[in-house]
Amino acid sequence: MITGDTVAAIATAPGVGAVSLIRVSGPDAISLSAKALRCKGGLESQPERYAVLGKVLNADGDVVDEVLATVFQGPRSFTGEDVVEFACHGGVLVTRRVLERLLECGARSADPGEFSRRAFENGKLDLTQAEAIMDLISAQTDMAMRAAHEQLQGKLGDQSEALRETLLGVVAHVEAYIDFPDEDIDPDTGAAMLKRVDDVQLGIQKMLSTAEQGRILREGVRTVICGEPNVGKSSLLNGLLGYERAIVSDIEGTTRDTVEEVINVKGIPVRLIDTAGVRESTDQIEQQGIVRSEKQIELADLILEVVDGSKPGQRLLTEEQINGRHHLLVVNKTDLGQDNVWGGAGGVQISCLDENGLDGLADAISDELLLSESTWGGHAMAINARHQDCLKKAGEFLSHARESLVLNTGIEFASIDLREALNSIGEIAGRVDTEEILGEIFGSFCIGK
Ligand SMILES: Nc1nc2c(c(=O)[nH]1)N(C=O)[C@@H](CNc1ccc(C(=O)N[C@@H](CCC(=O)O)C(=O)O)cc1)CN2
Ligand SMILES: Nc1nc2c(ncn2[C@@H]2O[C@H](COP(=O)(O)OP(=O)(O)OP(=O)(O)O)[C@@H](O)[C@H]2O)c(=O)[nH]1
Ligand SMILES: [Mg+2]
Repeated sequence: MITGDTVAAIATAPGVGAVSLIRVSGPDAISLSAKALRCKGGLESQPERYAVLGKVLNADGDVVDEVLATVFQGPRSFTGEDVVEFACHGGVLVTRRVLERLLECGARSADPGEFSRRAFENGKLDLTQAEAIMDLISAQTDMAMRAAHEQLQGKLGDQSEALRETLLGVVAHVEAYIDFPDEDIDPDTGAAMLKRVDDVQLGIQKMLSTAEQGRILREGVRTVICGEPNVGKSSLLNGLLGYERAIVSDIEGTTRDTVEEVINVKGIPVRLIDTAGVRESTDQIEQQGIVRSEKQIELADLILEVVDGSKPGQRLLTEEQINGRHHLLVVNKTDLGQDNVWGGAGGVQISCLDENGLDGLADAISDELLLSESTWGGHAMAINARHQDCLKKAGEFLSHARESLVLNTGIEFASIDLREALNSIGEIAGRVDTEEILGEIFGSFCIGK
């Protein structure tokens, strides 16, 4: 699967910052980079993992840029292959010219994610770690960052591998039992076997229970700001964000399309969704906006229902709509005084005009969702949708297998289901290898003596 060619790419965002980084990885990384670089002693005789100052020259010998170059000899590198890094001046054009020169010298432009992919294929990272790199880059809060770090350290991969190993023992036993009925294999079936299956099932369920947390850390708590027109929904979005993101006006029906932005509430990303005010409307575009609002209300993890507290009015949502959902009533415009209607309504009192009560609202959000360091900080592991999928599949296969084992009629069926469960768990870290099962069977049971 290792393609054998040498790839190069710019690793930093174009045009941002004083220095940009170009990485070259593959068997010819050092020799082709040496063609492009002039430095004391030549690149090929540089000690590994030390930066050397040099000049990238084009084919005519003209200077393209002055750079710092670092050689990482494989397998001691990020990808596990020979790697050369060029730190060049940060300009868009300068950086592109250096890359072009490396391509001229024989490198191929790397595909998206190809460095991480190579690291995976060379056993430097498992799949969960490769995914964690992406999570880390896109993390918007400290809590999300911490979870990504834990995953990058290999915690999730290790846990799934531990489950897989326990299961491997069960598979080995069951298959030995089937394949070698005449051998004297200790029929560890019964209680001990089922206990191991149950332990794995428990482990699977435990990991699955972090899926919701994982989704929230990666995507944010979907929090829809809804209400009638003009109550101050867009003002609330802007107030919580701290800048004028959405258009605010005293014209009813200002917001048409939904506007989404993420804020940080006690380390948890909260995705705020400002929506069009809901009312009877004959305006076609406004109607479309209202349909979107209603859809967002259905999809939300948390509903912020905003009302204008200074005027008599009604709630937008019925008790039935709210039932069982995370919901907060937000009474806005308290600077204008409060109408009697809202006297006993409860809710969080705010004024977007005076920026009053916004901290209290953030606290209320965090209380409503039980978002706190103590409930979240403890177990930073948080699986993603792919892991959840693999684990669910594994759990189902395992339940089937258990049934067959208990009934003691279908040990062959149990064996098939156990293997499927094993593969599904193996998919998490990206290590599925049937050769290993054979090794386990003949290794631990000493068959063939
Ligand atoms: N300049 C630079 N900075 C970077 C990266 C990079 O590729 N280049 N990284 C890219 O994501 C991250 C660091 N990740 C890295 C992970 C492993 C190795 C590495 O050389 N591993 C070797 C040696 C291990 C050791 O010395 O302990 C190995 O695993 O064998 C390098 C970078 C963030 N900063
Ligand atoms: N006095 C006062 N005015 C406010 C407050 N919050 C918002 N407003 C005003 O109320 C009007 C409507 O505000 P928006 O934020 O656009 O209301 P909206 O709910 O997004 O309205 P639509 O998008 O039309 O549904 C604007 O003139 C705001 O300046 C507040 O706390 N006090
Ligand atoms: Mg609005």
